[in-house]
Amino acid sequence: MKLSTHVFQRISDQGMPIVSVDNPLASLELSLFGGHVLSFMPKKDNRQRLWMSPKAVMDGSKPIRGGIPVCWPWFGAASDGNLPAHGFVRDQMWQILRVDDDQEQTRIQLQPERAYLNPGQEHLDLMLELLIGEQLTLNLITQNRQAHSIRFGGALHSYFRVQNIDHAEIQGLSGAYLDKVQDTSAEQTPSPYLISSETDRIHVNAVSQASIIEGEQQAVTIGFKGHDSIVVWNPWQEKSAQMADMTTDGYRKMLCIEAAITQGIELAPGQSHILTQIIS
Ligand SMILES: O=P(O)(O)OC[C@H]1O[C@H](O)[C@H](O)[C@@H](O)[C@@H]1O
Repeated sequence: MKLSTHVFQRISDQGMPIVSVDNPLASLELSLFGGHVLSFMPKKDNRQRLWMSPKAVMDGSKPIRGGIPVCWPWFGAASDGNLPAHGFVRDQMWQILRVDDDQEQTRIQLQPERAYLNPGQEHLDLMLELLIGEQLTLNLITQNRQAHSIRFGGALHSYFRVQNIDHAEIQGLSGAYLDKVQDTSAEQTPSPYLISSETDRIHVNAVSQASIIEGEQQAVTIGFKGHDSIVVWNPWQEKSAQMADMTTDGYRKMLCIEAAITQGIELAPGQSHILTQIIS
């Protein structure tokens, strides 16, 4: 089904609606399950920026491992242990609100079927806007139309593709981070920043740009806005082997760098907030 000049929607072999964008500047795939970007390739270099696990479950029975999961209205484990980690929009269906193309980019706006802070509470307005051109901009927009303040968190949990994790260096991060592998102890960002073991870090110095460098090549540059932290995650060998949707050596080809709200943001009535990630 054609949604615009450059945008088509199809049903995958596993019954999931997939939206494909192919415009003069880039191609992208989006699963409406999770409002989840699966791939992004700018045409200036035809290099895939995102990593997708070969064992990702794509039938809608669990969140997809790879691409850009949307975590909302919290990041990480829920305070109520009965609720899922990373909130409940990455495993529900989203609907397209609007699609349009212009010379510079294709714009897609979508919303989850249900958005609330906790089951049983009032519905909130959440929208994901994708601007697909030479770079990919994701705007996750939370709007508070309630008469009272709300507090929420979340993340754009991007999995970036690397050639070889041993040679991938993160540039642009600095200052302290909380190490989730070591009881959230506060540590200093290393320089050079290389990954050689299980890594799960909340960088509280919320800089506005970071890059992954591989040799001479800038593998990806990521811009951030509206975040309070940047999360860096690689499960490494042992943890990957325990995860049903990772291959044993999958960790060697990926690195998550996430625009995150880990401390929580308070939104007064009538206010809205935009969490932005720009991938180039
Ligand atoms: O397995 P998931 O629920 O998708 O979470 C994957 C990872 O996400 C984030 O990066 C967290 O900091 C990690 O602690 C978590 O393991």
